[in-house]
Amino acid sequence: MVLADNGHDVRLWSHNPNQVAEINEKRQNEKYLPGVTLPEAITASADIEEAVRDAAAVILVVPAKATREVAAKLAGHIPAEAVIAHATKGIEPKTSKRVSQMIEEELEHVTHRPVVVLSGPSHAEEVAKRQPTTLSASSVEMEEAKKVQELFMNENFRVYTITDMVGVELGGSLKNIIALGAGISDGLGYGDNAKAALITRGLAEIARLGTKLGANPLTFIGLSGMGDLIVTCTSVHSRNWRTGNMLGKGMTLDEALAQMGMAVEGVRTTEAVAELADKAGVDMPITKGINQVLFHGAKAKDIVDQLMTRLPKHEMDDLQDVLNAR
Ligand SMILES: NC(=O)c1ccc[n+]([C@@H]2O[C@H](COP(=O)([O-])OP(=O)(O)OC[C@H]3O[C@@H](n4cnc5c(N)ncnc54)[C@H](O)[C@@H]3O)[C@@H](O)[C@H]2O)c1
Ligand SMILES: O=P(O)(O)OC[C@H](O)CO
Repeated sequence: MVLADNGHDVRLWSHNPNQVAEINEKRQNEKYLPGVTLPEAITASADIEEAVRDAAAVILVVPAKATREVAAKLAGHIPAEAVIAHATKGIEPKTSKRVSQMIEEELEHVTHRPVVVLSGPSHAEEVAKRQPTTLSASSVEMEEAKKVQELFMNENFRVYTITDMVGVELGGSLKNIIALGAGISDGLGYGDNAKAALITRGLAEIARLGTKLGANPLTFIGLSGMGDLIVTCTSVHSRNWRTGNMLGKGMTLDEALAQMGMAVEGVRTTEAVAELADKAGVDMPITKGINQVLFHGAKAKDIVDQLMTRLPKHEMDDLQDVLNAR
């Protein structure tokens, strides 16, 4: 919708022919954006080759677990000059790859163009109402990030550029783990103090892992770090917060995911990051605790008790580690 508002012709590809028909015939996408009328400049197709033919930019926004499959389908059809961007948030379990790395691997025989990530506090429900939203466009090549900035920028949608791709992708992905935790905390009946603690100490562990993996610590106080962490931990739109909330109220993970019926990226990311923290030797007690709740039958209340009764620490120990890692 933002691209259509900016005067671009937008072709959506979907693997679901019913969704394609609904978008083209009714200008609606009822399951995902109920009540929103899509601009005429948006057309949908179930044929990926037709969708990307002669495209100036190709933007992947499928759930992280479908990224490789869809990028592989794109290979061979992407125009050589097309800007390649994504807005997906997740880390691949086992490989610990970021989304841009998965896309680059799947397209390596076709193009070596650097991928751009568009990330930040941006729930689609509010973007569709044209409410003020700010994001970061990041690529290792500033020129590529600027192209995405120029495509998307308008009076409702402000895009900043940044070249710390590692920090932007990790911040956008790891905040979903903490949002699950914020939802669990609210579901257990804990208050704002607990949520503020989760957000702040969650950011400390995101920054600790991120800097170990090469990110700039400052990125984590930017839009794709603190900004997205705030929106996902506090918004009723957040699928991660809502799923955590159902868990805190006693539902099983399978029940909560069935009720959501949409991508809840934090679940798979928690598993991936708990593994990655061990590999990287980084202390991530909140992530590990949420992993125990999601996959190992731990009771959320017991995990909170464990987190609260760890040995006393100096608050700035973590920040010093982050700075030392630079
Ligand atoms: N919804 C938001 O506000 C928002 C904002 C920023 C980033 N994101 C990120 O965008 C990504 C997608 O989220 P979403 O909200 O659109 O999820 P969603 O579950 O609402 O929609 C996902 C879409 O991908 C399609 N899909 C699923 N598996 C597929 C496959 N194997 N092949 C092709 N298509 C497939 C689904 O049919 C659906 O149309 C996630 O990584 C999410 O974190 C979402
Ligand atoms: O609804 P969530 O929890 O998947 O969050 C969506 C976006 O990442 C918010 O920026």
